[in-house]
Amino acid sequence: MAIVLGSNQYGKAETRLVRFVRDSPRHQITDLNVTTALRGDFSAAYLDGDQSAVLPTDTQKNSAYVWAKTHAVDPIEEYGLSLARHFVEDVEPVEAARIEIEQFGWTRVVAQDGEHDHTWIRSGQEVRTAAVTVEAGGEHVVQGLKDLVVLKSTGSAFKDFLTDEYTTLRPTDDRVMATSLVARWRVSGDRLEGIDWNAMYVGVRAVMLERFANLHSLALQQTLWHMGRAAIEAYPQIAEVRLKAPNKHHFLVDFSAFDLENDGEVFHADDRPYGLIEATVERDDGPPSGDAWRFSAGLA
Ligand SMILES: O=c1[nH]c(=O)c2[nH]c(=O)[nH]c2[nH]1
Repeated sequence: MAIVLGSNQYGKAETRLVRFVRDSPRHQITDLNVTTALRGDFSAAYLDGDQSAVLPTDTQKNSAYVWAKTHAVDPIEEYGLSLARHFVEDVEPVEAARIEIEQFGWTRVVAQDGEHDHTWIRSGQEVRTAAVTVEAGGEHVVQGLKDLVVLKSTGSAFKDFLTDEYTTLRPTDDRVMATSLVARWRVSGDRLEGIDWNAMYVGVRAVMLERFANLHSLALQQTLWHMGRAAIEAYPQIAEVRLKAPNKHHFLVDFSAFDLENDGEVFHADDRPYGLIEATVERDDGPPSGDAWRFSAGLA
């Protein structure tokens, strides 16, 4: 029996980086949480404590800051690709690099004379995400969002399900459906260039929300399938979509003790336990995923 070092990577997790563009009185803000991870043969550091191939995580953090000064940070996918290519192309022992980014939204304060030039309000809780992998086999961008809380007050049923002696759930033709969506979609290629990432983000988000709203849902499972499908139909560059949807249950309050009807008007919003519905929707002719889904600390 031998004990061997298995898969490993190392980097700087969650560098909080806020970039302003101040070349006119109307400033721009990009608010990011950036995680870097380097992959390659770093076994000497683990096995012998030999740091000669180890570019410090502190240097990785500095590189993230310098790239934010010298390169555009918007769109985040281009920033991530550029930083990842730098690590792979310029730092000898690095065979692959992973950059994970969360982007927090800000909207301008509106005063009497319109949108303010340099004051914003944090917008919602939805977070845009990107996970960039540059490796020998090619490049991958997993674009996505998380914490997108959506709810519909009708247009959702759950009935005709399998039952056994432990089933107490009552079938329903009309229920509240709500979730806090995590959606990630993968684009892969030899070198990812010429893609309008901001347009893709806005477009995928829009088609998914349209499906959530307008599909008469027989289950959250069915809704996820249609959301994933719609994204790939709209953007053929997308090889696969991974969706994760906690079912944020809304239970109808029982008013029978008070001789009152409850026609889908008053609910108890429960936070746990919750059903967790997950799905991957993919093209059957898409490029392979390589290490696109090998997460680091930032987005796990
Ligand atoms: O959309 C749903 N899918 C399920 O699998 C499920 N199970 C459950 O109890 N409620 C629901 N709702």
